[in-house]
Amino acid sequence: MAEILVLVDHAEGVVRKPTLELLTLARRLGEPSAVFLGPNADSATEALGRYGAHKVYVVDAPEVDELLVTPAVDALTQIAGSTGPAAILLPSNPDGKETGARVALRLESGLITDAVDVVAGEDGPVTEQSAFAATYQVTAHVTRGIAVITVKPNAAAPEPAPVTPEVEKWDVTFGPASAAAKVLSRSPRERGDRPELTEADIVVSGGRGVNGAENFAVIERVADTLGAAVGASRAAVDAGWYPHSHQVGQTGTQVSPQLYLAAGISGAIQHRAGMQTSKTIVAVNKDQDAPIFELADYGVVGDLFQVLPQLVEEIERRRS
Ligand SMILES: Cc1cc2nc3c(=O)[nH]c(=O)nc-3n(C[C@H](O)[C@H](O)[C@H](O)COP(=O)(O)OP(=O)(O)OC[C@H]3O[C@@H](n4cnc5c(N)ncnc54)[C@H](O)[C@@H]3O)c2cc1C
Repeated sequence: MAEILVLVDHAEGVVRKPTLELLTLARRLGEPSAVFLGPNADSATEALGRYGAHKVYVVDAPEVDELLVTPAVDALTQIAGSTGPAAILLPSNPDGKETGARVALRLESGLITDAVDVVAGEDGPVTEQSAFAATYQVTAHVTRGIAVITVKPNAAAPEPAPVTPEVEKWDVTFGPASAAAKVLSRSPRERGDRPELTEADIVVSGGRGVNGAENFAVIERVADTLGAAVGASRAAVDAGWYPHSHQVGQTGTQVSPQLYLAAGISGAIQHRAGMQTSKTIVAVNKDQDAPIFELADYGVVGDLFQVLPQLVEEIERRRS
């Protein structure tokens, strides 16, 4: 069976959910092999095996922490050059996309970014992408070399398929160009108990209609009831009502959750660019002509300060 390489996204050995999604998708295409960079591979191997990684290639070298994406590029290029996989899957985050682009260039292969689905086709993996504010669905496949594909988080629900992985340590040669920029320090971003915006199954976002920093408590209340991450439009973050790190959109974070709830957001093209691939979109807006309703699967025309508390009340009533 064809080998599919999956670059592991992890934090000190704790495998992030998008990697489990990639392993699930990789099983549709062939036999997944995970590529793990850094220390603590032991703690990750069990999780990777649980989601079907038959092999775990471990690259544990100081360069992995000291340099930017180039160690991942060197590792994937050298492993792929030696094992000849049918495809390489990476997470569609900034590092994943940069790594994928550099790997594709070095392997003289085609690259597809921001896939929201991947299936097996006659001539290799076939991807779906969403373009131009979800007005176009693009079906594509790579016609040259090893298919290098970055996949958006939440493209698939992670499904376990337990195996015991074979662990193979790799000595990667890092070229002089790899060391052109060095990381001097890293400090984790402060975050609360809510899930990461990019990984969350549900995102609840507020816009200018929230009308003040103190009113974002209404959005947070819905988010906490649903176990969701909180997002915001640029208008809301520019007004200083919510941190910039929560901005969803073209110049913010791109999200693709199972459920996206937009409250008091008009649906400008730049906002849509960051959430159009969400599986189900719900909009609450008091203007029935707001463009967000063109994109929404479900829409409530109403004042968010009346609608959202009722939503919370109803969810809690049904749970109890
Ligand atoms: C280069 C560039 C990049 C950009 N990048 C981004 C980006 O990444 N993300 C982003 O979001 N924007 C981005 N923008 C800005 C974008 O064009 C819009 O200005 C912005 O998205 C508007 O935010 P909004 O929908 O919250 O505000 P508005 O467009 O002002 O909409 C507010 C909405 O709230 C509704 N409303 C008001 N009160 C209530 C209430 N009580 N209950 C219910 N509904 C109510 C109104 O009917 C209205 O539809 C970018 C713009 C440019 C030029």
